[in-house]
Amino acid sequence: MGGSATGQKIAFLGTGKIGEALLSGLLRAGKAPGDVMVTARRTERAEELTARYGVTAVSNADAAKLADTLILAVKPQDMGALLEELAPQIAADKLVISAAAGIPTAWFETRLAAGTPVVRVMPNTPVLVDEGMSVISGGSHATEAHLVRTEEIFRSVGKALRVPESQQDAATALSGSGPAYFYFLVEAMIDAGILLGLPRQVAHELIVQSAIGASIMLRDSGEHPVKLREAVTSPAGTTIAAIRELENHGVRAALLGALEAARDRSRELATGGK
Ligand SMILES: NC(=O)C1=CN([C@@H]2O[C@H](COP(=O)(O)OP(=O)(O)OC[C@H]3O[C@@H](n4cnc5c(N)ncnc54)[C@H](O)[C@@H]3O)[C@@H](O)[C@H]2O)C=CC1
Ligand SMILES: O=C(O)[C@@H]1CCC=N1
Repeated sequence: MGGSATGQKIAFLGTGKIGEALLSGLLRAGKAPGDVMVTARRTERAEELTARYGVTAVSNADAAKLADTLILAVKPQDMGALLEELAPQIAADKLVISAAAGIPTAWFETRLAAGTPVVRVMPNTPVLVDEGMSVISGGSHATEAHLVRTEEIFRSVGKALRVPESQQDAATALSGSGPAYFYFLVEAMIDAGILLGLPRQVAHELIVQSAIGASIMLRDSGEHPVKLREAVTSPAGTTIAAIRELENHGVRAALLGALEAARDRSRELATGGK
């Protein structure tokens, strides 16, 4: 587990939504708060994180100096400024992990001291409940040991999978952004319940539990989703009436287009651009 990462000191540079989710997961997994540092732009945010988790708030420069592993979790658009401030202070024996969408390891390598190991990771917010999906690719100076160290961190909050870096933009579209699509569907289905006259709380419970049941079946049954859907779809029944509407409205095509757009946006962020 990440918690056992043998007293290694980890710093989060940028502790927003994903940084805090990862931080809380690492602590749940047993990492000592004394081995975790955070940086924040605002003092109030630093104080909030210190009070909530017992971790140490430091400057970016001190994080670079004191931590063995630096997890960069600022927006891609802020990464240029962070690296400009920090790169000269990161010694080449540090492990730099970027959680930013789009930005390739080579982008970091050209800004950091020669030989600095960089690992690119795309996690997702279910790390908050130890069900994260993190996709990992090593840069040109990342060794097997660096990848294992990264896996230890991210496996403590869910699954981790190594992929070639050329697949990172697609992975970002699928699992990085993925939870948002499910929330969007759930939100729309709860609205449908309201349309059908159900109280919101009842609609919420019915849909959320159906989502949980369906997800666990997907994970544990080993069946293809088509098979699972067929088992719900009775001849001349209710489900096929709904599926016809989904097909009529091009929902499948919309999903293909949506994930392609997310992949393309990840590519656009490659230079930390707007
Ligand atoms: N939110 C998500 O589900 C996921 C986000 N990511 C990536 O994680 C990164 C952060 O995303 P979010 O957490 O959603 O954004 P966010 O805006 O919640 O967090 C970014 C944090 O970085 C801080 N920050 C910016 N510049 C800083 C600096 N120079 N020094 C210290 N702190 C600084 C901001 O104040 C903010 O708290 C992005 O690169 C995104 O692509 C990756 C996977 C999933
Ligand atoms: O929306 C974004 O850009 C980030 C990356 C993946 C999930 N959230």
